[in-house]
Amino acid sequence: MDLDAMRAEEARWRSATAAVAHAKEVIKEEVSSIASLREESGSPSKAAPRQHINLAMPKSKPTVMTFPDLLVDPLLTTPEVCPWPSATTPFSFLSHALVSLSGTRSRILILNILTNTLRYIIAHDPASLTAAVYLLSNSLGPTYQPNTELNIGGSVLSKALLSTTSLTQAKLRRLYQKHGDPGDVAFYAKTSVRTLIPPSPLTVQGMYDKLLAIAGSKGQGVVKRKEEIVSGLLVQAQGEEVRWVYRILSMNLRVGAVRNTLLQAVARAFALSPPADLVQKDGEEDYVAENLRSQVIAPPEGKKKVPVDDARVRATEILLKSEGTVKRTYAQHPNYGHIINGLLNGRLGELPDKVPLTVGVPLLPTLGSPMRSLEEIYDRLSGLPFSAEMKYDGQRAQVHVCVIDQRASVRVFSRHLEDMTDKYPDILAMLASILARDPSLHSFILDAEVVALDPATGALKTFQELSNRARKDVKLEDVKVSVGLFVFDLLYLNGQPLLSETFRQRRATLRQRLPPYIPQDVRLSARLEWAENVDSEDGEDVVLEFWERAVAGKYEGLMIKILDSGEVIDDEIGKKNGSRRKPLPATYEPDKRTMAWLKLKKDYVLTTGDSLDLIPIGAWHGNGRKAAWWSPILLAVWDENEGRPVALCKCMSGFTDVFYKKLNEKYPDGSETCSRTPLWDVETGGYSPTVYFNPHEVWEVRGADITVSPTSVTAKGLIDPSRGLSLRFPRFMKLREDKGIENASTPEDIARMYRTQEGRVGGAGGRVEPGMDDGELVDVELESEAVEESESEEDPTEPVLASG
Ligand SMILES: Nc1ncnc2c1ncn2[C@@H]1O[C@H](COP(=O)(O)OP(=O)(O)OP(=O)(O)O)[C@@H](O)[C@H]1O
Repeated sequence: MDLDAMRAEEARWRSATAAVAHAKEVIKEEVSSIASLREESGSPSKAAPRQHINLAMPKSKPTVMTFPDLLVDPLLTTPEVCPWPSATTPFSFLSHALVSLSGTRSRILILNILTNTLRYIIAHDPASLTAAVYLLSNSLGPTYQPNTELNIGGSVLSKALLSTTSLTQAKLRRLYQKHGDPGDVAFYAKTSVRTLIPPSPLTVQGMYDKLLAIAGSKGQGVVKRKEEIVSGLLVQAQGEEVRWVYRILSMNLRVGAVRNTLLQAVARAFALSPPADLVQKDGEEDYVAENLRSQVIAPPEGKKKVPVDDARVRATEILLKSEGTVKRTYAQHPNYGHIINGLLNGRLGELPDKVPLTVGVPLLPTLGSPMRSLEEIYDRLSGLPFSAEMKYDGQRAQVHVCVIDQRASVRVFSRHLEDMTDKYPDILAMLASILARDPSLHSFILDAEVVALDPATGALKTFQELSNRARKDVKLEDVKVSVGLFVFDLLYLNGQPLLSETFRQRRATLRQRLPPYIPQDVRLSARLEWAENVDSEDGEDVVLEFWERAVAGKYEGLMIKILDSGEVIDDEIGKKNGSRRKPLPATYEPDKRTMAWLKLKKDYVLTTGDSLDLIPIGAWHGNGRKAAWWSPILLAVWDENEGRPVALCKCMSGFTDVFYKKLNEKYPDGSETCSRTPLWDVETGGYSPTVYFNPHEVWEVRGADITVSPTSVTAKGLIDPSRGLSLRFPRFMKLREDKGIENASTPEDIARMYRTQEGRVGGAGGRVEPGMDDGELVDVELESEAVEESESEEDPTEPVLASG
């Protein structure tokens, strides 16, 4: 060994010795601290209790962090005076929050835990708040931003685990067999590892930054790089942290922190724990101020329970108002980072102005309510002026355009807010021509449908044609499927948001400022047209002929939109006695399925069933010819309250062989997308599939009718107190690439369909009407192969009940 090598060896030895000494110190402190906690709690023989925060707790830095109980009512806690271990939030705090979340399904407790968690971070380390929110939401950033997908396969995770634990493949396999859940496997794998030199503690921000680094890794050697980062994280993570690090890496958090709850928690956290400098006198109405909270905390003498007194009512009012503000802001600007920045740097009430509708940030779209007949539409709109528009059968596109220094920046976003600008160079070419035609256009946001067109005649083509178009990095000269942009709304123009204007006003501006554009050659530039429409000013029946054209043409049906704000009959009771009316705004309502937009699809009227958007969550092995494939498939709705998919029905109809093969590739048995144990948070009710799928896609499905079912628990309690609803004769129509699982149909949708159907069949109790069997459903050609017809029968194992 030469001198340098000896010195290096000595230095390594010294630092290892120092680390061991340090570790001993820490353990000593830990032991004495636990002992003193036991003494304080008066129970020396028991384990240290969880440390509840009380208002009198001194502000000091403890050597050992015992994390607070996060389940308590946020009105009764004051995280600001809690001791905190370091300037940067340790990941162990987040994993403590995740453990608490995973221990409950109660929405109230989940909201409490999230609110409290965020409050501690606001109070002690606001710089880590955005990272914490993204980690809790199990995402890295808004979908429209690039590099927010981890894209790490199971093999990278397994390799990293093997390299950090020195387990053998066989041992790892045995752990998988025993525990199933990857997080649990990682946890138990890591328990066997002893480290002499303690690694630097993992922080919330550190974890998030590493995930961003993984998502941003591209090019040669990317797998190796990702593996190294994952290994690094696994080395840093200690104890319980390992489980959550691994679950986050496998994008499988399962803790019920769904978007709405998280937004509620963000709102409540800031209303209860505003950044210190923001609560000035004039801003107090936005916050649950200290004096109000102490009134809640200190119940009147002699009473044990906290009474529902004025202070609590007032505090709740403030919390609800703040939730409304944050949700409204998110709907028009869905970016947690921007919202948190706005809340840290301005009053809560000012948030919508601080984080406004912005060109380049897609807003959540307005959605339409399904109707079954023109009569129902006339009933609903009760004489209000409306416009009937063709419902184009293409892909929704939100087009953002901004010109700065004579350079146009354009983004085209999908319904699911993904950036699909690369897919449509012909739309970019068209916009360039439009901007050249009218230099007074500086910025605008359009809501529109992209539809495939015949390049020679401009005639509409079907959705299937559009889906043949390449997805990414399409070059203008390679465009094979020509398109038109059929614009139906203008949301922003030259620096001014138009959301609060009525549809009549927005449409007038659209037509005045953006006339149609028909290029010479639709292969080199898309065309722009306004959605074709007829108006009814006084409820007169002008729609029938238009509807017949929609039926005959390549449209999906009609969209009926009220032109001016007004009042409509509220519900079934109102329909009967004509008295229940409620206001209906004609403003653009981001993220709402509004009654101001009614959709009438051909399918609803011409066939027996509504179409539903369902999530495949499991499957059984096929029989006979299908023995090598998954069939039937278990489909689920998205239950917003539970924050997870809930099984609705088995589907075995409408699939082609090509589709089955692809399904096998997408969901290979024993992989990170398909497992024999329920690794993903799904409610299967009475169904017991052979395998569970990682719920991540949405299928459009049509069925005959909705029945009360003893097997399904979807919408249990909404129609029948003890039984759920199921869909009979489900038939696969197409993949909804534009929808994420949280956009799937909900239990409320199913219950609504059931009620509508009950009205239609005169209370026939969900039984199939004569002649309304699968045979009447319209076929969709998939991958130019005929759809299999033989399996349209109902699953024989599925009992059908008449409604009770
Ligand atoms: N003229 C139009 N006005 C509004 N939306 C239209 C129009 N033409 C086509 N569409 C499409 O129809 C959809 C309206 O239905 P809805 O708002 O319920 O969205 P959805 O859940 O995607 O519905 P669907 O499954 O019926 O496409 C829009 O998302 C849009 O893609």
